[in-house]
Amino acid sequence: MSPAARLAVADPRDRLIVALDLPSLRAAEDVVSKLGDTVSFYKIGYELGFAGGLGFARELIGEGKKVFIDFKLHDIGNTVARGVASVAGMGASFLTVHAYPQTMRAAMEGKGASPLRILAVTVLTSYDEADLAEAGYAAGVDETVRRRVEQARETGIDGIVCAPTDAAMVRGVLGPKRAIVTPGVRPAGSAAGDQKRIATPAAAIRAGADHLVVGRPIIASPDPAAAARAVQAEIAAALAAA
Ligand SMILES: O=c1ccn([C@@H]2O[C@H](COP(=O)(O)O)[C@@H](O)[C@H]2O)c(=O)[nH]1
Repeated sequence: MSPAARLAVADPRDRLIVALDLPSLRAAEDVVSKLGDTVSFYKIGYELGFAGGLGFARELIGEGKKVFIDFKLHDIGNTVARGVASVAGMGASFLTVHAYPQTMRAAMEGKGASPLRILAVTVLTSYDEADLAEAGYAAGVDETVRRRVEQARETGIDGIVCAPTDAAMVRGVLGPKRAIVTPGVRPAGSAAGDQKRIATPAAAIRAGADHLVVGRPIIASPDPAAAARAVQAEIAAALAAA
């Protein structure tokens, strides 16, 4: 299967998801206001989520934006299923869980008939071989990602979060109908920070990613809207060439 096989996305802006990793509602409102209509999809994780960000997520949804809740759930099945049901009730579009079979099954049960899509996180993009070994895993990154995607596929999961460097392999295992979402995306010349398995927006798209998550290269830019437009232009060019 060609790695370029990917889901149709009605609004091309939805290919870019901006991570609102910011310490306060005021900071998030400022970035969202600077991004305006350029960005249609936002990700809310621990930092903003624990600083009032869930109410802000509801506001964004009310204004017609899409929201990805990135809390990477992992708990006993009952707790995961009930937590997922609450997120489904918010009207969020994406929610992450860790790619453990029991957790993924519980999440898929918890979302019920809602349009919320459950994404399974395989191996964090800040991990390399040494980090996995330090955490006690005998298998390396490729083998661990592959195994988790196989298990995720068996649970009927809606999509996968993986590094852009894993996306072609993941697409081959997952098939064309489920979403691949890649953080660890860095426009040429931008700092990697703590990310270890990274690629440019064009390379991520060529590898088969459907949605790209970009945080610091946009939210820390002096002109976030220009930075977002540059990523969107790179995505569009890569899609046109695929
Ligand atoms: O494997 C993963 C899973 C999630 N993330 C999240 O994506 C963004 C990336 O932000 P950058 O500033 O562009 O590095 C961040 O919110 C992470 O929590 C990830 O990076 N890797």
